[in-house]
Amino acid sequence: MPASKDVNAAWPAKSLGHRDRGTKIIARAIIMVLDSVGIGGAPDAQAFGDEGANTLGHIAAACASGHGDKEGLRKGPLTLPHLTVLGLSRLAPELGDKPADSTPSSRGLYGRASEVSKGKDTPSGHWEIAGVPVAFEWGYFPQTIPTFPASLIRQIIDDSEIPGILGDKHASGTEIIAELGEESVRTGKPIFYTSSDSVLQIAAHEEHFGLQRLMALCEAARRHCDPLNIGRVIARPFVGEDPASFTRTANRRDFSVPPPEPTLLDRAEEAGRTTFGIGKIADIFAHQGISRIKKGAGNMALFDATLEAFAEAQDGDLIFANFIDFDTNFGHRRDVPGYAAALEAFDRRLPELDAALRPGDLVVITADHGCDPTWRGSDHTRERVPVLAYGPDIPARDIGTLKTFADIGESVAAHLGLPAGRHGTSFL
Ligand SMILES: O=P(O)(O)O[C@H]1O[C@H](CO)[C@@H](O)[C@H]1O
Ligand SMILES: [Mn+2]
Ligand SMILES: [Mn+2]
Repeated sequence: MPASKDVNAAWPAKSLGHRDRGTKIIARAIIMVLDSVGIGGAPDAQAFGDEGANTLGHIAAACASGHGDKEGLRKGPLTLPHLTVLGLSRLAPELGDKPADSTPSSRGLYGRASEVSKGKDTPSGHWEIAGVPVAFEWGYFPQTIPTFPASLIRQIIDDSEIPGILGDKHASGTEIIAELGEESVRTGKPIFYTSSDSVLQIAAHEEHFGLQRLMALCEAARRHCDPLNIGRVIARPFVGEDPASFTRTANRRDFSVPPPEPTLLDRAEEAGRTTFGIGKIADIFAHQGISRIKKGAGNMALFDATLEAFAEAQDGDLIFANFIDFDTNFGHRRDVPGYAAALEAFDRRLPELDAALRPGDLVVITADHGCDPTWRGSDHTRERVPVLAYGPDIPARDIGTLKTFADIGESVAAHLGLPAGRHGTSFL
């Protein structure tokens, strides 16, 4: 880890936030979004049909009662020693208060945050974390078959020279490629589907249909979705030759509308800082305010990419990382053992991050919404999210319940010495 020794020597023992780059020393900040790791209790859950949903709590409870076991994968109670010592078990009592095998350098701040944005989708959650809640309503497609307006489909077909579409309904992405993948390959018609999020997803075979062709199709679809206020068009390429072998690839790409106001990332870049987007962060922010992108296929590769960015980051820089597997591979798939194993694998990597921390650094671990694998259906669930904020100079403290995810972005802004934004309040 290339630490800047002169700077370290000058550091006082206390927190170094709120300082002015150029004249004084400021350290780095890293936001890690565990995609969909909600902790229940959203005050407006009922409005979403999600009252009682609790992603982490229900996984912990299932594991404690032997329902999180899977041969060759994992067994027994959910064991997250490093997250526990950072305060997670105080936010999710179902975890129990297990002692840590190895203790991180500090305990840090712990609390929960409610979302004020109207949607329980990924862009809303991430934008609010970055200081910009979504006050407007997204466009959604109805629970009918067909779900997409005929005029929209006609415009996309005219623009992209495809012979037609399949699907045209709400669906789980893995189930719909098993159902319609062969017909899609045979006819050349891509599969269009949606969910309770503001999305138009297009699945097509990476080789038979072609990856570049799918991306061009999604760009056309993006243009035609703009007037309908649809948050994202998502390319869902897959490979394989029959329902049993069809698999989605890491070449997924999200075509998002840009955030409605400058986010924490824009503000950091404007101040001359380097901002690192890890995984799908750049896509979520429509590539705005991102200086460097690092990708990885799966949570472990994303953790590697985060550590790599951390090693490159200078004082005052910001790293924003998304860990997608929790949501895509396990939450939407309603897979409790898989989700539990992914949480345990993430937890095991935290000491590597601790080893890279320098005095003054700030790490925030949080989530963007819930996706309770014990819940009905396959969609996200409206939940509060955990907020664990720690670093070598940050003492343990209960920060209670934050009224908006935007408090996270404002805290990071304050830590990095950036001007305050319009929403949220720093908890530092
Ligand atoms: O079932 P899959 O294709 O994973 O869909 C999920 O992925 C979409 C984007 O994150 C969500 O809207 C959700 O429905
Ligand atoms: Mn998400
Ligand atoms: Mn999702």
